[in-house]
Amino acid sequence: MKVAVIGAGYVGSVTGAALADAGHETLIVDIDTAKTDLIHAGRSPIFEPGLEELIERTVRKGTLAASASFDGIGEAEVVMIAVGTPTGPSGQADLSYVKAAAAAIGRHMSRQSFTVVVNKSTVPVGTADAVAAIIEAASGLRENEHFAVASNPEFLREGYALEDVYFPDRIVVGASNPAAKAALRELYRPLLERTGTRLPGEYFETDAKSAELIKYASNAFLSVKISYVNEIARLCEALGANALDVAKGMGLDSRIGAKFLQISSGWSGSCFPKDTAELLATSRKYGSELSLVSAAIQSNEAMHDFCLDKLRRKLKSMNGKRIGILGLTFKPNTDDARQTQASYIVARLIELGADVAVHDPKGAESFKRLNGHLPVRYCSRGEEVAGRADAVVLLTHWDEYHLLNWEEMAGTMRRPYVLDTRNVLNRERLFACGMEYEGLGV
Ligand SMILES: NC(=O)c1ccc[n+]([C@@H]2O[C@H](COP(=O)([O-])OP(=O)(O)OC[C@H]3O[C@@H](n4cnc5c(N)ncnc54)[C@H](O)[C@@H]3O)[C@@H](O)[C@H]2O)c1
Ligand SMILES: O=c1ccn([C@@H]2O[C@H](COP(=O)(O)OP(=O)(O)O[C@H]3O[C@H](CO)[C@@H](O)[C@H](O)[C@H]3O)[C@@H](O)[C@H]2O)c(=O)[nH]1
Repeated sequence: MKVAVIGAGYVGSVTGAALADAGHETLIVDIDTAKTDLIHAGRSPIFEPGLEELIERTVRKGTLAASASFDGIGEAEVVMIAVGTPTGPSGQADLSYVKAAAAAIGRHMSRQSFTVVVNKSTVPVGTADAVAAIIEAASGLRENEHFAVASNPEFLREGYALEDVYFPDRIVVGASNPAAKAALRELYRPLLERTGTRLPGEYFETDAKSAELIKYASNAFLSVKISYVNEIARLCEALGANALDVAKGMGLDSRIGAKFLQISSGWSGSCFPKDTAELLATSRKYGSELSLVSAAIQSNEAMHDFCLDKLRRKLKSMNGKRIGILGLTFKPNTDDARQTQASYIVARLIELGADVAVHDPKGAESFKRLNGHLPVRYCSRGEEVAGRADAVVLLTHWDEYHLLNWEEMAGTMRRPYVLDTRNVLNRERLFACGMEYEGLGV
């Protein structure tokens, strides 16, 4: 099939490359020429394990192309929208990028053949209808006669994006138009055949509104789950119980499941904060407030503060203290530092008078771009954040932090103390290096 993907970000570049790998003739369009130039040269515009190899291979094979122009989308049978939907001023999603993309699609869409436009971006309920109206206005064409709009939310996790796209738990398609349903089945057929996924089962068809809500309801559910286990961790500290054992014991029940019970300084990143805010704002707008989601958001903010309080209790005052931060991204294996907990924690430390040094294997550039106003020292080696520090705080559990020279770090610190907000470091090894160690909930 001929496919166009609008947006070359974390979702668009992965989706485009995977569809090209499945044999579809795929064109990725982005207004950011730096990204399309990289793809054109067989390089990845983002850091995502395995993506650069996939882009290189599919560009060489000739199934993947990229352009900053919408001209090429006229030939596409399926056009996917994968642009950003950040948080707007009221908490609701800012749909300006989606609307601009829809208008551009309308101006360039084929007038001869039927086009299926697919919302892959995370968008509020009703957006498929809004996109159809914009396309009609921009093209003069009629929905269901010349084109149809479907919802096909994306569930990939950064850092595991290729695994999630090749072996998805589910593919959700929201469409009422039979031609749109048929086109999406055909689009996913090669991927499903390759992975052995059978229809219907994991390939779930519903109406567009329900599909749009499945995405938000899923992200909010996972946020609630993490907030809950983080609250249990706080209670464990008060009671003297071991939160790691409590979480493990809970997760052994298959109805609860072990996934998303990892204690942390709070969930963050480019999806959960904006998607919980949007769902909450929508629920309030419709007089059906999701109080659990509201509580999870508040609880998550309290979790960031719980980590800061722990540090303050240890160091008495933060004023004049040197703090080393390990990890600026919201999780390992990504360079994405959007809405990361590190930006809140680092900003608060600076407000409290601390001097902060930071390190991240992949996310320092993205963090600097988004938090350029924060006066922090960027270190190229993880060990450097410990120089004359009163504490080192591990925020992101990059594998390579296990391999740091903790002995050297303990030797250079003013107070050899580590706060491990992911409970991943080997405490015996750190004790042996002369390091005082604290985790969360243990
Ligand atoms: N990042 C994730 O892990 C993830 C996972 C699932 C769903 N989503 C959702 O997918 C959507 C995209 O997220 P992302 O993280 O890939 O965003 P992103 O910011 O990484 O990428 C969006 C891209 O769209 C481009 N763009 C903006 N307006 C455009 C236009 N009019 N025409 C062409 N290109 C345009 C931008 O230049 C940018 O490169 C969001 O709705 C997000 O919630 C994201
Ligand atoms: O047990 C856990 C699991 C996750 N997190 C944190 O939660 C946040 C989100 O993690 P994760 O869900 O792995 O990352 P994302 O890449 O943001 O993926 C989520 O958001 C995407 C965008 O909508 C969806 O597509 C995915 O299905 C959904 O998992 C990160 O800060 C994690 O560190 C925890 O604190 N404890």
